[in-house]
Amino acid sequence: MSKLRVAVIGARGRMGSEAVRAVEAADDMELVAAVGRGDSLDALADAGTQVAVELTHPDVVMGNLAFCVERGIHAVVGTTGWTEERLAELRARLVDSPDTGVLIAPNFGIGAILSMHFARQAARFFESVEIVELHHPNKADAPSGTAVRTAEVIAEARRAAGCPPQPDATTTALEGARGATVDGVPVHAVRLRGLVAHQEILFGEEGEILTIRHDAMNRTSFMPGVLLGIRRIVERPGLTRGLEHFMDLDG
Ligand SMILES: NC(=O)C1=CN([C@@H]2O[C@H](COP(=O)(O)OP(=O)(O)OC[C@H]3O[C@@H](n4cnc5c(N)ncnc54)[C@H](O)[C@@H]3O)[C@@H](O)[C@H]2O)C=CC1
Ligand SMILES: O=C(O)C1=N[C@H](C(=O)O)C[C@H](O)C1
Repeated sequence: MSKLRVAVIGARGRMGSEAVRAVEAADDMELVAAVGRGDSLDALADAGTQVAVELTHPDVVMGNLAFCVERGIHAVVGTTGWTEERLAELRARLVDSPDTGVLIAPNFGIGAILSMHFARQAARFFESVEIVELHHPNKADAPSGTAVRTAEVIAEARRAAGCPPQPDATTTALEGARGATVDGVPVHAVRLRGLVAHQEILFGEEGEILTIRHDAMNRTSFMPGVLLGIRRIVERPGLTRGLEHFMDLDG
């Protein structure tokens, strides 16, 4: 069987360099291009890339994906900064390239995906919910893409169950003290030397608290998810949001 021809964009970064190693070590893949800032993306097309792994920065991800989608190169995207407007723009691009697949994965960690799945299940049973995400201080964005997606998933589940907005009697606070609000869910971002990527989802009800916590201790932990995304995106045209679509979570 021929090997999947994979390129990494952002190949010299923290995640990109791990992805380069993971692809090189995978028996069913061949790393055909590894591009960094300042390199031309033409290297991807010249090398006959089938799947590009995009791990760069929210400011450049849209341009990189436009290049890939126009050329029918599937993409597995870990880069954050996704908004409804950006997703709509990408969907519109994919209409003109109907055989191409793009996976947007807010988090490649299997445990992180499970924690979001559990949060979706728990959401309707608790009056209060808040998210605390904790990351290394070199992270470009806040809040994390995972925290934003987790808040959205929780809010969707609560709306579907007819839950009212959670009460918050605060009438006076120093700006920022209650964090940012994503879809009605307060999100707090900690940036601390020594951390990698961590998240706590706190659910509260009278007399009991449920905490769902995930810790990524290193970036190698994201690589099984990256490889799964590469293997599966070639057979899934269009936009896929979340690696959970390639996992049997209820099996
Ligand atoms: N989905 C997930 O599981 C994960 C996602 N991330 C996200 O991935 C992104 C990258 O994170 P890190 O690797 O920690 O950042 P980083 O800053 O270590 O790496 C980004 C790399 O992209 C390069 N770059 C910038 N512009 C470029 C361009 N136009 N073309 C090619 N390369 C370019 C930079 O020079 C740098 O080497 C962030 O958005 C981060 O939040 C990070 C960890 C896990
Ligand atoms: O920048 C990071 O490090 C991470 N980014 C992603 C995010 O913003 O959610 C995934 C993970 O949290 C690590």
